[in-house]
Amino acid sequence: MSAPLLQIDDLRVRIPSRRGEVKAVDGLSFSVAPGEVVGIVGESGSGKSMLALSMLQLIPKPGRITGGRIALNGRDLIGLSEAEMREVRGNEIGMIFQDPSASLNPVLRIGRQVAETVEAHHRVTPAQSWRRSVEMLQGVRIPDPEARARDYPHQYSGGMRQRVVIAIGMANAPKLLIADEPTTALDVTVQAQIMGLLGRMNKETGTAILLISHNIALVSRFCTRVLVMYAGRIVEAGPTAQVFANPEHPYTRALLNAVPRIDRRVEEGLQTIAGRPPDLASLPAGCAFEPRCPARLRSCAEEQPPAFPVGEGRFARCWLAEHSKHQQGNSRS
Ligand SMILES: Nc1ncnc2c1ncn2[C@@H]1O[C@H](COP(=O)(O)OP(=O)(O)OP(=O)(O)O)[C@@H](O)[C@H]1O
Repeated sequence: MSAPLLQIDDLRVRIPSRRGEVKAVDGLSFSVAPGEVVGIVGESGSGKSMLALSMLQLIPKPGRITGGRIALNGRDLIGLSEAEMREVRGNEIGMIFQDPSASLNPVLRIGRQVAETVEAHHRVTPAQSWRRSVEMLQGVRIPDPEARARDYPHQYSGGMRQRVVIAIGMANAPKLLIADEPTTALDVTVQAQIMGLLGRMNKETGTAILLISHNIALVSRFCTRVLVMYAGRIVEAGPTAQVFANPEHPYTRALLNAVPRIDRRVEEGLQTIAGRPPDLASLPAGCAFEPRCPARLRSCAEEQPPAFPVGEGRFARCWLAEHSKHQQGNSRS
């Protein structure tokens, strides 16, 4: 296997609060290979956004990274100066967030906003950056890009604005694109177009994509590998098709059962996972899912489960997985 593009080890993010210190990310490790498309799923509050923001060193104060390593192409981003991080953001790592309107400047022409991203990282003339901008707008399928580059954000639809955000995110051909709920604010048809566009960009440019979403169907269509997050940790990981077809962690199963199904009657409403989400300011000593887990053992409340391998490229942090058939020959890690 090629050297990882992104390697995160034992990352910890803490947010001081009146209730105590919130462990938003709690000893999390994973890697992304060049060109890979990885999904991160989990309920609201599981720490997905804090993880994304920590990679860009944009965690809102008083939150902060208290430990671990975030290596991009072997270089640890933790501890880089703000000037060095500005060079990483938008150049080595592109980003797309949920609300396109919040990412765009309302009083600046669309074309200028794309051009500025190019200018921030390259010595180019205004004519060159404008040309690149029009080229990027064409790439994200903005019709008549030459003319539309002169428009302001309010003259674009929501879907078109998100295409512009993608053009900005991809303008410098980053090696990694972090997309945090990139289609949540859009209607279903536009969602599909945007995901199609991201998929095409991944194939054409080889940019790896980290897609953060609570939308299981989207992740299952788009990502080859999935990381399931609960209480600031990855509780299950592996090839998407296998994890979703045959989940090993009871939380992954609960998450899949909570997916709304077209054939369910509207009155039944959205299924949610029984029990309360964990309080990240006072996590239990054992498995954080234990209080809600339908399959818990007595020991689950006592000790946090390590990551048990449960097949090729898969693991689950669950004591039940300790006895999985894949464990034969493996001792506790
Ligand atoms: N300023 C803050 N003070 C205290 N706790 C916070 C603060 N900001 C976030 N948190 C907590 O940090 C945890 C992680 O939040 P995060 O936004 O990363 O979750 P998420 O999985 O992205 O959720 P969503 O899908 O709703 O965006 C949450 O439990 C949240 O309550």
